[in-house]
Amino acid sequence: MDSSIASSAYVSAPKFRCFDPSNSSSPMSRTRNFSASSLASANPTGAMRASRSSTDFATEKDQLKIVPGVAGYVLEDVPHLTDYISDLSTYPNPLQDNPSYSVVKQYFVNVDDTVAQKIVVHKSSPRGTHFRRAGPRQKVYFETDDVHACIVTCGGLCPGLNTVIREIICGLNHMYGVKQVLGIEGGYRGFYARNTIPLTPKVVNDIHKRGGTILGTSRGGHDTSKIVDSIQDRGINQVYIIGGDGTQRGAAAIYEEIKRRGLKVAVAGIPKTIDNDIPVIDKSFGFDTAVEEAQRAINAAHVEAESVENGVGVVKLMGRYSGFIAMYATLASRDVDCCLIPESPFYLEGEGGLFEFMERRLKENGHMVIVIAEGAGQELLSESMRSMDKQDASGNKLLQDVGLWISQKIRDHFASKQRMVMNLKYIDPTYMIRAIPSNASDNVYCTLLAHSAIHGAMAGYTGFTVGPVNGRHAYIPFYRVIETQNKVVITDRMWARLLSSTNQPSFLSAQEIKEGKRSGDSTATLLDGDNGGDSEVYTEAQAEKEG
Ligand SMILES: Nc1ncnc2c1ncn2[C@@H]1O[C@H](COP(=O)(O)OP(=O)(O)OP(=O)(O)O)[C@@H](O)[C@H]1O
Ligand SMILES: O=P(O)(O)OC[C@H]1O[C@](O)(CO)[C@@H](O)[C@@H]1O
Ligand SMILES: [Mg+2]
Repeated sequence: MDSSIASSAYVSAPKFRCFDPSNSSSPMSRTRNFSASSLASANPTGAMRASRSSTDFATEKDQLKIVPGVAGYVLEDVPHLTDYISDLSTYPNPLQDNPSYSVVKQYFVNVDDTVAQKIVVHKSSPRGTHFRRAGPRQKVYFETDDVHACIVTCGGLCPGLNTVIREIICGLNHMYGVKQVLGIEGGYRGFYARNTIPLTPKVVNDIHKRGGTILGTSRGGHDTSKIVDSIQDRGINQVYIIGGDGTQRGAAAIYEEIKRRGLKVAVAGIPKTIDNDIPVIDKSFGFDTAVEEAQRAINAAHVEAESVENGVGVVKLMGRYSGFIAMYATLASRDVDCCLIPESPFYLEGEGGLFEFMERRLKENGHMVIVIAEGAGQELLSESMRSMDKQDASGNKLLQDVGLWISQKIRDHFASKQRMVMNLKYIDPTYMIRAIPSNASDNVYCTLLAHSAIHGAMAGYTGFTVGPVNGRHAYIPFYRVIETQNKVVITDRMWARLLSSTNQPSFLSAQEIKEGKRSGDSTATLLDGDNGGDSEVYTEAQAEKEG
């Protein structure tokens, strides 16, 4: 951080309190909209963010709602319908007459409630970025019978998709009395190329016990204008969009177009990805279920490997750009000798390489298990195989099968060493771990996500993604979840724990270790993760949890 910015970050900003437009009695001053250009003057912290990715904000064509407070407090607020529609009526939240909620001491979120993004602080550190806390507001901007909601699921499957769908429908019905909810079939293109299906609590009663999505999903087909035309023509005024990083980018574009047209339509994003590659939120729903399911594949590989001479079990798990599933499945299993992820380059031959490690480990134990994320080693594949450079319908790079490649490379290596027999078993459960229903804890998580999204939309918020930030659900502006991807930080304590549990090589070349020592970033440092990673979101939040 630039020292001049750092010092000015402590400048006491004018006392702003959050304005909660859903509580019209709120005496708070209205939040001021800042364009990216004025951000620098509004608050130094915001200036840093703007300067770091001003192009993103500029292309956002949106005003950022940055509300500075005292001691470096910054609220990165989400849009609200009243930002661009004046004289909107408000209505008492029907929850106050709901017998199930009447027992709750204070069932409405306080107008000042915000959630801190950083919770590891020092006595003089700036309070930093905060997000508006999710939950029911005293006033809502939709009358029950006026709500025409729709739900769409996009991108790859993930355990819990049906649970989120179910809980949006049941939550709208049971908490707000909303009866008109449409399912959009087949992802974004379903808005303009497929029929819709009416959804009721009866129709969705037991879908949470099934994997996949009853609405179907797809990649590609995002046509902002056609989608918003469909929303407008059908009189839809609440859109719940469940999907990963690509979907949330699509949701941001839909929100922008709705705002441009001045439509009273709340757009709520619910983040979904088996890869856990969405930043800011603690983790994606379905991730724990996927890690649990991956244990079965790893266990099978371990049983096969330890039952034969010099057995090697290879398991390929999902993780296109982020290796979280492979990392957590490895840490949970304790039977894995080597975990390879996209974030940590490795090499096969020579000193410190994978083959040298395998020969040593097989001599020591007589068997070993390797877990590899499907996105790992792609650069090595490209060197040895004609790289495809093909993309899927959404523009995501299509991966070459690293599991088959590395299995063949290992077989070839040991075949060249006549004196050492090796028996390799390859297991590829990739799609199995995402097509299953969510487990108990993910089912509860999906319920909270759905309820947070409903409360936000009913209170007139829009253009937001919902999710837990340090364990508390918050409304996060789209630009924060689409500006980067959540990745494993291999200089973090969690990765160091993995290295120390598998005792695998760091795969840093001698030169890199030497340079690391010179820059004080040595293997020893890597192992205890003292130098911390640069992904402030994941490192801070995750390191916090580890203590
Ligand atoms: N930059 C973008 N702008 C608009 N729409 C997008 C963008 N990127 C992706 N989409 C659309 O979002 C939908 C889902 O995107 P994608 O296939 O990348 O999956 P995802 O949402 O990232 O989920 P996952 O990563 O879990 O598979 C697709 O219909 C795609 O057309
Ligand atoms: O669903 P598809 O198109 O086969 O894509 C598979 C990809 O989707 C994901 O499951 C989620 O992005 C990745 O882990 C995986 O690489
Ligand atoms: Mg994605």
